Amino acid sequence: MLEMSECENTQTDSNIITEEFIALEDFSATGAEQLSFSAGDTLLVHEQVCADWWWAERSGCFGYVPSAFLHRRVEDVEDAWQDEEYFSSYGTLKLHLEMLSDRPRTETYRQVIVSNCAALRGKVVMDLGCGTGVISLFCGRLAQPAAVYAVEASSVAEHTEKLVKLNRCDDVVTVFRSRAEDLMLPSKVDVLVSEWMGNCLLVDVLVSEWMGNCLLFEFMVESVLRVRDRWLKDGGMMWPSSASLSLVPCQAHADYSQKMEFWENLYGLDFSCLQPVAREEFFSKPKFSHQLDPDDCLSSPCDVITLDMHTLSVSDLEKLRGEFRFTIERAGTLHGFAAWFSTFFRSLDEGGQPLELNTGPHAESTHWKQTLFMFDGPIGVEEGDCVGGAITLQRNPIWRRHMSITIEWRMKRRNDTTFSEKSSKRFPMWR
Ligand SMILES: N=C(N)NC/C=C/[C@H]1O[C@@H](n2cnc3c(N)ncnc32)[C@H](O)[C@@H]1O
Repeated sequence: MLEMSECENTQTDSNIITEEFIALEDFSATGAEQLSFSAGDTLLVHEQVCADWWWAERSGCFGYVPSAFLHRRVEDVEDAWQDEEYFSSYGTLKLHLEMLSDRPRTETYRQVIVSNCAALRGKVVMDLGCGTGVISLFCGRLAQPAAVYAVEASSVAEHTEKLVKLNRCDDVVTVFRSRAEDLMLPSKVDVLVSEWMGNCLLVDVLVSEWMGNCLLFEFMVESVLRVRDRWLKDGGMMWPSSASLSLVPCQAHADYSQKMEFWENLYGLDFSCLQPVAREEFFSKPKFSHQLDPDDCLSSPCDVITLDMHTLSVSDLEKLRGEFRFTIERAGTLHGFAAWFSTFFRSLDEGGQPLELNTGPHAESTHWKQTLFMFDGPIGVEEGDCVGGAITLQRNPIWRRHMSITIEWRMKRRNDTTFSEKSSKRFPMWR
């Protein structure tokens, strides 16, 4: 990043304005003339002194701020939710086929309905983001609810109508083609069931054919919470009832070898000057759908973030942080961390057993697999070493389906008494 001194020699770039910007990320000032701020803060920019540094004000304090951390106010950004391309991606069968083909995922929801079928009798259920309506059909065929509201915003809802009739559920299941947040319903519901989870719990990554195979991100959980607050009866049940993000320090020799070591000796030639480029291109963002081999786990995993879906608020989603402390259980190479999620479904019956969908490396593989966060360089570790730190999921204040994940860690060798300096790496998803 440009230093202040270089900036002052380029007065010609100066541009006097008075415009509000939103901070995308936290910034800590490294000099008295700089102004610190947090993600989501509104800054009043008075002068774009040069391309990289602007003179700004926040709550009466003035200072230089890095322009890269700022974005025009959200109302200037058309369609911060990118709903059109998002819902269009669900208008075709491709993504529904992928989700329905995921047996552990779909079978878990079927089991939830079966094991609660007695308690569901006479209840009103909403299936939020029902897609082809498979969960609603489970309710209609395997239990006797009073009514099921199958809510789906994309054009796949036309097919859902037919599937409900074909499976003789149209006396119980009603399909609403609408964004769930915009719904007007005849009554509140006893149960709000939804399958909203993503690769890193909150954000699902989907390849949008509609957008020419570019990556799109979901952030469906906000819709689930808003609909809960408006339509779930007091004491009603959320399925999933809770969700947790798990993390484990891991090896990834294949990825490191194929993406980094690969350049060292290519047909007798030295391509190693490309390694910094490869690091930026392949290791600066999370690797989704990574199949983590259980033998590559260097420690027992731990739940770093747990969400109680009955009490979680939308504002909680802006920034979620979880701490961790791993003891390395076997010598190896620490290439980074792997993450996945589990969801839990409380029983409607008092004292009934909860059901769990675990997408970790020790469970049956799902379409999400795991997510790999690669460090810039591998770290040799021994049994008894300790890795402590924190993971932060920071939502993008502008692009509401995007977030960044920052992992901070320190090492303590088994014979040392103190931890190393803190290392930190931010993985944007996507802006
Ligand atoms: N990624 C995972 N796990 N599940 C994706 C599940 C996504 C399905 O839910 C629908 N959906 C998402 N958000 C809403 C909403 N606010 N209102 C109505 N329907 C919605 C999408 O169109 C997909 O069909």
